[in-house]
Amino acid sequence: MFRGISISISFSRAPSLSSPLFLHRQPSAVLRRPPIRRKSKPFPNNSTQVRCFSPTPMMGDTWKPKPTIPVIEKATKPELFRALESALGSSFSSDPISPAPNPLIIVISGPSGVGKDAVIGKLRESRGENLHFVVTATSRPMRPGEVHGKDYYFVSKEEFLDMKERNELLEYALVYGDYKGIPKSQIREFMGRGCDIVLRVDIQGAHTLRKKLKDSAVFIFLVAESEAKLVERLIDRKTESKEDLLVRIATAREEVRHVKSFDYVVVNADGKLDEAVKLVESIIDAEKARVRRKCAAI
Ligand SMILES: Nc1ncnc2c1ncn2[C@@H]1O[C@H](COP(=O)(O)OP(=O)(O)OP(=O)(O)O)[C@@H](O)[C@H]1O
Repeated sequence: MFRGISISISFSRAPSLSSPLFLHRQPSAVLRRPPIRRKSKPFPNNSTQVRCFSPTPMMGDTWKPKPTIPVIEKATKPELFRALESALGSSFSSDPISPAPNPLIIVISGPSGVGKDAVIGKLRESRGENLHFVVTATSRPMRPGEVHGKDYYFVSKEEFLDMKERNELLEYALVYGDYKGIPKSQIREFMGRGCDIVLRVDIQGAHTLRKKLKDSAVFIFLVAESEAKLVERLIDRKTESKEDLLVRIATAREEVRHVKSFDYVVVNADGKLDEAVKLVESIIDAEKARVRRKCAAI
């Protein structure tokens, strides 16, 4: 008797279709329900079978006739919709089944010359305002074509060290004799607006960020298809002195060994920038669709 009662109660509170329990609860309840033995007043149609499939309450005196579902071919969509609601005992919710994903922090790193700026530039074009590229502060001189506040915040060494003292940087490093650092304020501001955040850091920076952010950010490592292609790219860029070139290439050799600390590796092959960008976009989309979502606090 008690088993019968508990089953009928769970039926009377019919889950909405959006409930993940819906598909599992109903059939198992139907299968497990014991035969009903009643001493008095049988149901109007005298059929325990029908009552098993009815979502209306089984206890009490308020027997309601079972709602009928119209013939699909003859009913309009709204008619069917309402009949299904009535049969299940609750209206269908238009609330999103899955809440909006949290803003994501995407850390993009890789050896010098691999194409970090090129990939991020395209990503910004395609994602628009939904993605904020955190402009790094740097004490290195501006290269031809670079814009202050867009590519970097170009500051003096003294200004940079002041920012560091005031704890305004999420991460900073001395790279090839110049300071580079990520201002915290920008991340907080844009995450607050619901934007995904892209951080562009060297391997040293990625290592520090991994320690700070752990698994709350996505770490992507960009590589060229080969060492030779990376060297060609750096030569073609014509922005480094021969001494600088040597240091960057020697460092790149060492850096590719750190790929294991990243979540994803993306090959930015010669002439295939768009493919690399597409893969990065897929990674972002997949990460945002995860059931156990990342939630970074800065
Ligand atoms: N897929 C690609 N095919 C050909 N050239 C590319 C590709 N990706 C980037 N480049 C070119 O390679 C050069 C290096 O790219 P970029 O400056 O973006 O590298 P980076 O990783 O940001 O370097 P750094 O860390 O030294 O600033 C640039 O001249 C860029 O236009």
